[in-house]
Amino acid sequence: NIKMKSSGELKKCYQFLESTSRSFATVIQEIHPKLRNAICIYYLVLRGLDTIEDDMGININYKRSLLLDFHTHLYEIGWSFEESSPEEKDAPLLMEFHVVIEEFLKLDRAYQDTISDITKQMGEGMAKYLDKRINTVEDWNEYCHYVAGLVGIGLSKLFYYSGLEDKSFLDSEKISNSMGLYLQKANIIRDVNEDLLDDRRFWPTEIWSKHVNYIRDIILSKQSDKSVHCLNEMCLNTFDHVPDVIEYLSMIRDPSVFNFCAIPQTMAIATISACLNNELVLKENVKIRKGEAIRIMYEANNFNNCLKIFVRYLDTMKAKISKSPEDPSYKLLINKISTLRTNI
Ligand SMILES: CC(C)(C)CN1C(=O)[C@@H](CC(=O)N[C@@H](CC(=O)O)C(=O)O)O[C@H](c2cccc3ccccc23)c2cc(Cl)ccc21
Repeated sequence: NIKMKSSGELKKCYQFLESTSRSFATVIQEIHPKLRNAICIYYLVLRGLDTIEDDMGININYKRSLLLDFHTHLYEIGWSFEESSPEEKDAPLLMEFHVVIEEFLKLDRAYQDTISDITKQMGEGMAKYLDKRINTVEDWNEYCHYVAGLVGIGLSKLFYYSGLEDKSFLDSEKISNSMGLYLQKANIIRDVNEDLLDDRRFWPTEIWSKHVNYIRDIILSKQSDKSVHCLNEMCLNTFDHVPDVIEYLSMIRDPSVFNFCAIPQTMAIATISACLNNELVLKENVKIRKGEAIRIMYEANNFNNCLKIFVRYLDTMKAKISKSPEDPSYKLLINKISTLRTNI
């Protein structure tokens, strides 16, 4: 039979995309046809790798080899992984991963090489951190580079190879990396309660040890002011990435690529703003309200509107921290926010 353009496997891939993240799946499906399938497959490959890294039910030595070899399975027609823990949300994706491989092997060679190279490097980084603690802020930046910064570096290559964005994206590793770090750090700050309950530690010792004696104190200690001071210092760290994020967004020419990149970044600053100085973060998963997320998705469709969104949340954060002059990071936060506000 004639291979239909959108084969059964491709439809299956978009169904998996829908089940992994509803709102973001829509944004991916609106990407320019030259890039859409590559980004969809890239997203699913990364989800597959992330599902293995997250699975606490897999023996650590077996997990290490799975992470290191994952990029080779992209070229193994028929390969799937049926040993995920049942509670892993995306276990079904790995059970039918052969569908992703089928479509991966149909992508342009430049897309395939980019996706498999990033997957290889990410697997190596994840394997390294299986038995390494995130002690220093440098470790934190390195870990986030492996799990999120590399994603951005890969995306910049895909954008260039598509012909939709220019060569400058190939020489923009630092700001591409910052795009990933900003998203990942926002997630790590927001998810601290559920991560610690799962015994996952992503907050660097270098920061929390200034405020509490044990990392669990962050969510358990009665002295919530110390935990909030720690939370605020974590938020302060993310501000270093904002200039790179703004610069990266200013370079994008294709409208669908812009939306794909701008929506997660604006969601991230909204998340950080919701977390700053908010002791609820230490007790539950603080999410931005549905209405606010919809407003951001609606507004973040051009560069000037994105700047307005960044300015709005910087002002909100300045107002929030102004109520806590006793916080050790108070001066640094006020100065950092004012500097960013002036330069935007
Ligand atoms: C870890 C992560 C931040 C890289 C995950 N990541 C993202 O967070 C998604 C957004 C997402 O998945 N949102 C989900 C949130 C959720 O599931 O919690 C939603 O439902 O809205 O966006 C990123 C992403 C999008 C656009 C540009 C990027 C540049 C650098 C790095 C990542 C970039 C992403 C792009 C690709 Cl191709 C793959 C993964 C990601």
